[in-house]
Amino acid sequence: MPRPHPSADNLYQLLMAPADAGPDRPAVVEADENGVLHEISYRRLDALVKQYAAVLDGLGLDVGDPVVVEADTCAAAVAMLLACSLLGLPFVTVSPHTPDTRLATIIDQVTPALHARANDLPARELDRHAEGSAVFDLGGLVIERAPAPRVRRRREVLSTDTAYIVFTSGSTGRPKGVVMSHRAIVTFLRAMLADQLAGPADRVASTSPLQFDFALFGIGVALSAGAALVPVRREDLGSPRRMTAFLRDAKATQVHGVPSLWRPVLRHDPDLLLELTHLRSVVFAGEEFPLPELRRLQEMLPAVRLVNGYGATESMAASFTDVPNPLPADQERLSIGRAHAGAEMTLVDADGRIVTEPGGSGEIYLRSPALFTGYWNDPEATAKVLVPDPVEPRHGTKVLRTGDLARLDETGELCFIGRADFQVQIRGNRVELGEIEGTLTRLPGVTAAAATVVPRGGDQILMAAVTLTAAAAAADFDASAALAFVGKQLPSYMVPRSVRVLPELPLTQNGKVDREALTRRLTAPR
Ligand SMILES: Nc1ncnc2c1ncn2[C@@H]1O[C@H](COS(=O)(=O)NC(=O)C[C@H](N)c2cccc(Br)c2)[C@@H](O)[C@H]1O
Repeated sequence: MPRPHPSADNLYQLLMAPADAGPDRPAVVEADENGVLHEISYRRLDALVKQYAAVLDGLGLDVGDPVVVEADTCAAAVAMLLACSLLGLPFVTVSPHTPDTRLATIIDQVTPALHARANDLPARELDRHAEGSAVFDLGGLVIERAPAPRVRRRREVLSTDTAYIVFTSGSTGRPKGVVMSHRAIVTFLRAMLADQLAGPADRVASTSPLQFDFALFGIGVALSAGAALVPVRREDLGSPRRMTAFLRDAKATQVHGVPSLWRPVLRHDPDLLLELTHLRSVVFAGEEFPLPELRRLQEMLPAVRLVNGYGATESMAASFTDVPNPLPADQERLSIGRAHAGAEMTLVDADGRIVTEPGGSGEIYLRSPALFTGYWNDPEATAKVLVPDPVEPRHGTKVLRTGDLARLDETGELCFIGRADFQVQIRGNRVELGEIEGTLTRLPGVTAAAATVVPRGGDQILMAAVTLTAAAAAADFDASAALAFVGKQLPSYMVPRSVRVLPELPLTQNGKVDREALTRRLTAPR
């Protein structure tokens, strides 16, 4: 089977390089089914990668043949991803909780050569499946059904070959496969090393499902730095006590997660956070962290660096900005700063002009060597986001059109405004849902808010939901007073028709606020 040239950018080579310097250092710290912690060294992980690669090699697959990897983040799953990388087999990650329908769509789109699943997962009854199937665990990789050997057309794994394909949530219709090359992801992770996001002494806790590139980010940042990856089991995430106990016992120094990760412990038992004496930094990403909750987190973890990670799967990420400590009382939006080392964000206004004046706002275009190759088998969708450089299109250099809006502040840093498609028109006025949510979270007792538009009799009407602190939830929430408060801060067309208290906001598989589910919830008969 073809291999990468030692000088070629390859995810396996980058992540296993620390095995030479510190073979006995922990690469992965994970809990077994009884919750007992085990440390898997770089040496042992690399041996497992080679063992898996030998079995995959025997199948006669060709560079570029996709492999679906179904697992939660764990040492064996990481070994599977790296074995695929070593052989030039693009991995397509799905989590055990990915619905059958979505997995079937992914299989239809990429026609994978193999579907490898963690051995504690049942085989799914799908009406179409990958050509081959296999199960893997720390003992090895076992082929259940071998794919037909191919005539190999490739000789070597190149940096331009696909490392992985991550499917977006497809919030706007069919899920799209984001194709990332080895060169893109290795370039990005080298920028993380340059920005020293993690170091060899770190123990990086990862909490996102494997189908979300936030999980791949944790794997990449930890292993490329020679640090230890500490996957948090899904069943530990729902309970504040189990999550904090695991993070404490694993001596996690850095925790990656979406803002909703922290909601349960902040709401039910914030004092548990005081036990995280090894914690040095928290990286959050995926959506805006509601400021009341972020302030609470900062109060409980005053010595911990809180990093606002902004970016899209099409470049893995774009910027990492420290949250001011303490967060000024009058600050309403978080800065998303400047792009990471080796990348640059440019704002383009509605007329296509480059925004250079502080206070100006526009759509974020990301210039980076770490951009994705394109959407799998979808040149039209690709052409919409990989566009000619708005500063000087004649070069033909492509930049990523993010669909996000931001404002340029006095220091040249960007302040996130919201998604362009969250801009809605209410009675002909442009409404920024994020602005309504930001205003609602300033109400006493409100911990998070989400606004949405629902069609009503040919018009679009605004509706909102809020979650409250336990104390505020015990009292009666005065919705009309809340709307009056918003009416004092925002123009009348931005005041929601109703605001509803929910015990929690509905979340997507990746832990973000699920706006479609929220709209259904708010429009369902009471
Ligand atoms: N910090 C923010 N404030 C506000 N809005 C954010 C933030 N981070 C995102 N978003 C939004 O999410 C969109 C993108 O979604 S995505 O493609 O699923 N990718 C993601 O969410 C995760 C992203 N790949 C990622 C992965 C690892 C590390 C980092 Br650091 C970032 C962006 O275009 C933004 O609209």
